[in-house]
Amino acid sequence: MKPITVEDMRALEANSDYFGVSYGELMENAGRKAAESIIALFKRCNVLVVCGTGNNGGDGFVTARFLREAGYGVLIVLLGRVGQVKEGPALANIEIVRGMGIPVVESILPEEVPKEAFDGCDLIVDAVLGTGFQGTPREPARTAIRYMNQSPAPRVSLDVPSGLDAHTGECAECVDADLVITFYAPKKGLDRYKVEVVDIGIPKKAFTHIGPGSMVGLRSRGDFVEKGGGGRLLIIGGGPYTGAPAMAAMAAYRAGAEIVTVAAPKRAADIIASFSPDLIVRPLSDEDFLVEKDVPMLKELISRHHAVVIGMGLGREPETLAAAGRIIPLCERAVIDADVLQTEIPLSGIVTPNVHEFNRLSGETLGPKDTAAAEKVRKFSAQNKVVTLWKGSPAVVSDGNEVKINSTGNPGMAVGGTGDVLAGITGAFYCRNDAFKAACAAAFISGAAGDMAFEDKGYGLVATDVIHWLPYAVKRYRHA
Ligand SMILES: NC(=O)C1=CN([C@@H]2O[C@H](COP(=O)(O)OP(=O)(O)OC[C@H]3O[C@@H](n4cnc5c(N)ncnc54)[C@H](O)[C@@H]3O)[C@@H](O)[C@H]2O)[C@@H](O)CC1
Ligand SMILES: [K+]
Repeated sequence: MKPITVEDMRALEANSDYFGVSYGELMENAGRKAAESIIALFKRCNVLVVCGTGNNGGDGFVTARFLREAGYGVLIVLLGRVGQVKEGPALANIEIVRGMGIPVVESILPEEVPKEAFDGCDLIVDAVLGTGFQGTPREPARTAIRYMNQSPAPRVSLDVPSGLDAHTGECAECVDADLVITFYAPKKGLDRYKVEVVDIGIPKKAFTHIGPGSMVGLRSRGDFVEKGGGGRLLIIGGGPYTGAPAMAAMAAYRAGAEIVTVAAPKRAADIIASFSPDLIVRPLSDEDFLVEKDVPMLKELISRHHAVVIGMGLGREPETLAAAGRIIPLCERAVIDADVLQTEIPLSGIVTPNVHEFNRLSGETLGPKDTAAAEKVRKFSAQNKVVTLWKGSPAVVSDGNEVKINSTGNPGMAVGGTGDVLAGITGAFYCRNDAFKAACAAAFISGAAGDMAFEDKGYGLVATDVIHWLPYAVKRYRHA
């Protein structure tokens, strides 16, 4: 079984919580399953449960509860004070454990770790460090790991042997576990151990639908120190229309892009620049729409940005489409939207068609709520080697292999401009993330902002309201 990354695990847990199986229930399931496995393997005896102050420790408290209820003698060594235990289910569980009368020995300093408890027990449950650990263990965890390894008692580690860095699979000093009971799927580095994988009840929807897990590990402004590190996005749009590229640009900023440049035909550029002082606008030639002679200047601009969004407001003049056809292959990362989603245009990167545009491109006849959409969108993405963000209700994202259905958004968003907003967000995320991740996160956060706008303004919401709510949605879910 292929190991799951720490980030993917965190994403699944965030989705699980969002779709109805809470973090607390996952921990309850993890601890109960671990206790059941232990009970099946070891007859009643005296168990030392060594716990950290994070959620791995929380799993340990739950395991301790079930072992105690099954008649085992249980002592908990907590590497820290009760007041340091992570808020949420871990803290709730240590309170329950104490209420049950299970003794808890608090150790902050290495010399406070009671060696005799390690040497005198029949079984050790290691719940010190899990997937939240990185690097090398600090005290008192280090001493506890040594004592566990020096003890004659068998060692059962929860999720990973403490000290194993599940991000890298490396281990400088870690518990020499006789058995690892790992949750949902094996983590990196467990191939050296005897492992039992237990199910913790993550609901099916956490896999099939896009939830806040899409925001886990998303890289954007705030993750980089250097100027422009948060993402430089170029928007090529405007001509017959001016609002659409401006909206995409503002949305990109609000989603976390650091620098957004709008390149538009001269007349449109002047109008776009007047919308907001936040916008950087680069005028193209004097023509009223994008033309082929704009390509050299755009080529230079493209080379100075991480990603490009092209399409909104460009119109469908044959010369514009011919220029777009030359521009797209110059982009390493393109989000192709709106007017340029035409069969003669070479597709790459991410395409963001609405239902009508998708049908035009693919020859399909999907309706906006079509249940066949997932498979059709997957097939189209595989054939064209693109990531497709299909703007039906619900939205569907596929890279030709995986397909995910979005869980946010509302009928109030069926208003002009929300597509431009979504394309801008997608571009912002694409600057620093892979195409599928960017498209999933964009679909989710655009819908989440739209849901906040809908709560505020109901069917009176307009696309700029979605932009207004974007930073709040990003803030709420970014570290989901
Ligand atoms: N998030 C969830 O919903 C679930 C998490 N689960 C458990 O939670 C674990 C992850 O929990 P957390 O993210 O809270 O992290 P962990 O509990 O794995 O680790 C965090 C703790 O380790 C300490 N720590 C970090 N680096 C250290 C170092 N170098 N030296 C010494 N101590 C260090 C931190 O101070 C913190 O107390 C998983 O491995 C799993 O066991 C399970 O309960 C299932 C559900
Ligand atoms: K552990």
